[in-house]
Parts: sequence; C-alpha cells; structure tokens
Amino acid sequence: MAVRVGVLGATGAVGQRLIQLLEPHPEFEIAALTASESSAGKTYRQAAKWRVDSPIPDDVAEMTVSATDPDEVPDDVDLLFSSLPSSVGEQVEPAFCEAGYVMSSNSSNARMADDVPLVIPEVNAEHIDLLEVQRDERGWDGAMVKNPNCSTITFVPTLAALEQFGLEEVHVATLQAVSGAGYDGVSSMEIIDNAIPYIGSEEEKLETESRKLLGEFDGAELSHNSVEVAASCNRIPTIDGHLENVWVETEDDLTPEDAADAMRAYPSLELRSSPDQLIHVFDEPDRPQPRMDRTLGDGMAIAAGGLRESTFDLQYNCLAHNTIRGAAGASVLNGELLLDQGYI
Ligand SMILES: NC(=O)C1=CN([C@@H]2O[C@H](COP(=O)(O)OP(=O)(O)OC[C@H]3O[C@@H](n4cnc5c(N)ncnc54)[C@H](OP(=O)(O)O)[C@@H]3O)[C@@H](O)[C@H]2O)C=CC1
Ligand SMILES: N[C@@H](CC(=O)OP(=O)(O)O)C(=O)O
Repeated sequence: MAVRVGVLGATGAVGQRLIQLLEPHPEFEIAALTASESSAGKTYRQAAKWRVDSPIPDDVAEMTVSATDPDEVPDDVDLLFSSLPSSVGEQVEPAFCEAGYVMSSNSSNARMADDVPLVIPEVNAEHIDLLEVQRDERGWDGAMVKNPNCSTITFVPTLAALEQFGLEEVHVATLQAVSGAGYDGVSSMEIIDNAIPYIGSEEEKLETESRKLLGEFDGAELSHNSVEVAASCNRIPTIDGHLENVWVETEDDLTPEDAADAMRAYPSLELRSSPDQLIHVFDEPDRPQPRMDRTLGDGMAIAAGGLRESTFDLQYNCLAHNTIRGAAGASVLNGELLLDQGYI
C-alpha cells in the first residue's frame, strides 16, 4: 500500500516539482497540500500558478489547499515533504515533527544543526540514523531530515568519489540558473545579457554543508570533514541546471584518468529515484552543458567533464538539475531512504 504523503509549500516552484515527481510515484500517494493563509481553502488549481513542464495532474488540481499548520494535516499522513521559505520552515517545521510527522525537508533552516541529518543518500545514507539522537534530544515522535542546497548537491558527489585520494583543498565556482532564485527571484531586466557575481549566503552553504555531508557519524555524534572548501557563486541566465568549476588538491597522486575512473565507478543506490549511473563523465572537453545535460538520469544524475591537471592536482566541471536533483528530487530520494530504513 502506498504511503500517504503531504507537501508543505505545495504551490511554490519546488512544491510544483514535488507534485510532478510524487504524483506518478508508486510508493507515495499525495494526501495533503499546504501553503500560506492566502491559498488556504482554494483548490490547488486556483491557488498554484502552475509552471512545470508537464500538465497539472487532474486529481491534485481539485484537492483543497490547507494552511501550514499541524492541526490542518490529516493524522494518517505518514510523510511530509517541506518546500517552505526557510524563515517559515524555521517557525513551523519543528511543530510538525513534535506532532509526530516524519519530514523530508528542502528548506535551508536547521541544515547545520548537530542533530539534523543532512543527506544525499548515495553519499552519506548512514547519517540518517542521526534521527535516533534527534528523537532522544528533542523528544519527538516525528523526525526531520534535510537535503542540502542545490549547488552543494552538484559537486559533493564528485568529491565523495575522490575522497579515496585524500581531499586537502577544494575551490568551486558556480554558474547558477535563475530557477534557483524562484519564479520571482531575479527579474528579466537584471539577468538578461548579464551575470551577477553574488547569491546571498550561497558561498557559506557550499563551504559548510559539503564538510557536514562528507563527515563521519559514529552512532552518537557527527564530525565534519576537515577538507578546506572555498566557494564563489554566480547567477547566469540559464533556466535550469547549475554548472560548477571545481579545483581539487589531494594528499595522494591523482591523474585525470584516475579521477574519471573513480567518478564512473562511484556507486548509485537501489532507491527508486537514484539514477542507474550517479556520475556521468564526459570525455568531450566542452561538456557538461546545462541545456544538453541537465536531464541525464531523469534529472537525478550528476554530469562531470573537462577533467585535467592545472595549478591544482585536478580541475573539472560538473552539473546537476537544480530543481530536480538539487531540490524536489533530492527530497523525494530522502523520503525513499526514510521508507527503506524503516522510519516510516
Ligand atoms: N527554487 C529552487 O530551485 C530552490 C529552492 N529551494 C528552497 O526551497 C524552498 C521553497 O522555494 P521555492 O519553491 O522557490 O519558493 P516559492 O516562493 O516559489 O514557494 C513558497 C511556498 O511556501 C508557501 N508559503 C510562503 N509563505 C508562507 C507562510 N507564511 N506560511 C505557509 N506557507 C507559506 C507558498 O505559498 P503561497 O503560494 O500561498 O504563497 C509556496 O507554496 C525555499 O526554502 C528555497 O530556498 C532550494 C533549492 C532550490
Ligand atoms: N540559493 C539557491 C537555491 C536555494 O534556494 O538554496 P537553499 O535551498 O539553500 O535555500 C540558488 O539560488 O540557486
């Protein structure tokens, strides 16, 4: 029987992607949709300005949107996906977990909290058991797992593949699509014929979340990886797909060929939304490119290319679909992990 799920922030850009991924999902059944007070009481069709590249599912369109309040969500909903603005998530997500709901959240609040697992299943699935510590400390029947920021998700799997060579120092420069800022985030007059070399708080997120993801969980505490990460973030006028330039220094010798082999061999998982091949390595020096490569593995794969020696041991480019692998798909995958690991 399918698990009954709810989406918090269902009318937003990420909420719509969640609905697109959840509606055909065989393990999940959409049973509740929430948004702000101004959407509550409306049908989903009335409340959401649907902009995803597939038709709004008929049965979802006629559902009534409720306020984002634990009392408004049916008790038999077993799993919540949250795509709320982080300022709202910070206020309401803990109340849902306290009320007993298990939650897979995409919002940035609490990602760095000591007792909140920040998970990319193919990289650090074992961190999910930090939920036991969380439940002990917070007295929750529910639980909260987070996925990282979309730019963090793009480069961390490639670092995980290179970890065997001893990561010392990483520099990353991003070229981020406008969808990452949400529909109303960047105006056309700002971004067309332009690039903006600033995205608020983004650099710090890449630098800190990557070290948490690559950290060790000993069953009681999580220690963060000591690799030095320096990030520089830029907004460019692509619609979807964050492209990143990465420079890596390693303790052991590392050739571009070794790096390509390690990335290609890095395993995926058996979870439904994991791609068959997690990291797709291009031999062509001018790939990956956002428009051509963002839908690899149904938008859940990481693409890499341009592997070469430079002033660093290794330099390369990588790419992921920011609203699928970087947001909604990442949350769905964490939901599948919660189910697989018996948390729901
Ligand atoms: N866009 C992207 O690519 C990415 C976004 N994220 C993160 O995901 C989250 C959602 O982003 P995005 O979908 O772009 O945001 P949107 O602004 O498009 O959507 C926000 C959603 O939250 C609801 N909401 C807003 N205020 C409240 C409130 N006070 N109480 C309850 N619900 C409220 C909105 O409802 P209503 O329609 O009624 O206003 C809407 O459903 C953010 O934390 C963002 O940082 C992360 C990675 C990528
Ligand atoms: N800041 C990211 C998207 C985002 O919302 O990130 P976060 O999930 O960390 O809030 C971007 O602009 O592309």
